[in-house]
Amino acid sequence: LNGTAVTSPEANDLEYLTPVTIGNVTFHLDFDTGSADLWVYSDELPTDEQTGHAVYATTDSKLLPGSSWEILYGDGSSAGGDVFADTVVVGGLTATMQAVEAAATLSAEFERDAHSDGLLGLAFSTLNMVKPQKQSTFFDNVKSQLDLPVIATSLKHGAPGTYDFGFIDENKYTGPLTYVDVDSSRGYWTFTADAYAFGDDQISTSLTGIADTGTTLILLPSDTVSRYYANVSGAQDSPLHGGYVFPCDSKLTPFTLVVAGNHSVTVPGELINYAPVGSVSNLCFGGIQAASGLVDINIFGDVFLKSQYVVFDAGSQGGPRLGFANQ
Ligand SMILES: Cc1cc(CN)n(C)n1
Repeated sequence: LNGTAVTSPEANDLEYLTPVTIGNVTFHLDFDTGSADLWVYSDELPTDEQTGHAVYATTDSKLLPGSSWEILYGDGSSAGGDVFADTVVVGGLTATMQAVEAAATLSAEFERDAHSDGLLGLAFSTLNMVKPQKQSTFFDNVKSQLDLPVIATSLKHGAPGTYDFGFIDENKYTGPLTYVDVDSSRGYWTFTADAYAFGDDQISTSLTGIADTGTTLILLPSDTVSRYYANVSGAQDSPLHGGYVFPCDSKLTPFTLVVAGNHSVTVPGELINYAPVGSVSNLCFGGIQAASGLVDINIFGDVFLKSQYVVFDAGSQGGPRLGFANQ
């Protein structure tokens, strides 16, 4: 059995939400290939933090005795609580004994997020934050039902896309799929590009980072980012706006990763014009920004992933790998 779930972007493609049924309640979760915990807003939160969200009814649920979780994300947001076992359905696929992590505390970023009802982690289960015993991700729990141990993402700019589980949909991409090996030793979908380019300017330095559907932007070393925006007239690193901004009518340089020898994976400049900074100015915020202190790895987030059909292959032909094709 395979499955497909439709994922929809919030405003400015800030995050993509996908319906997940837990028990008999449907949650809209942020699928995150950069973490490995499935957590939901719950009745253990202060009531005001539950408002407007689907809420997990812990009093009707099967507790995992003695288990708890606490997670800190690269953007400084955090959450924690206790753990239950429940039936989780995504795109027609069912995991009967899925660890569902009920949130009892949320950081301000989540308290402010009016749309997401939690996260569904799709990184490797070694990254799961449940103690005393790590729990398996939804993907690991349904893997044996799938034709192939793969997740394929088709995230789009300002339009619904899909998560395919167990199969690769040839109708969703053009040209060849180019595969690159993944180093899963830190629990992420980590890969290395042999070189990269800003437009025609190729830089023969390798770039290692993670494919992360839960991060909005592309996050790179600050000197690399500064070099990118040197090509964009009027661009400036603005402390007021928290990163590089430029006139919204700027023509942005494409960003290319060179992988698997000589295959180019290119993000068109249009996708790097992330969003206007706000009503009065004609300034736009860049889709490539510097990684913050908390993040010690480059992150190829949604701005990057939106240009590709991406196959997260956990080992259909040996080790884990990522496949990229234009969409
Ligand atoms: C909530 C959340 C998830 C992620 C990506 N893994 N970030 C940066 N923040």
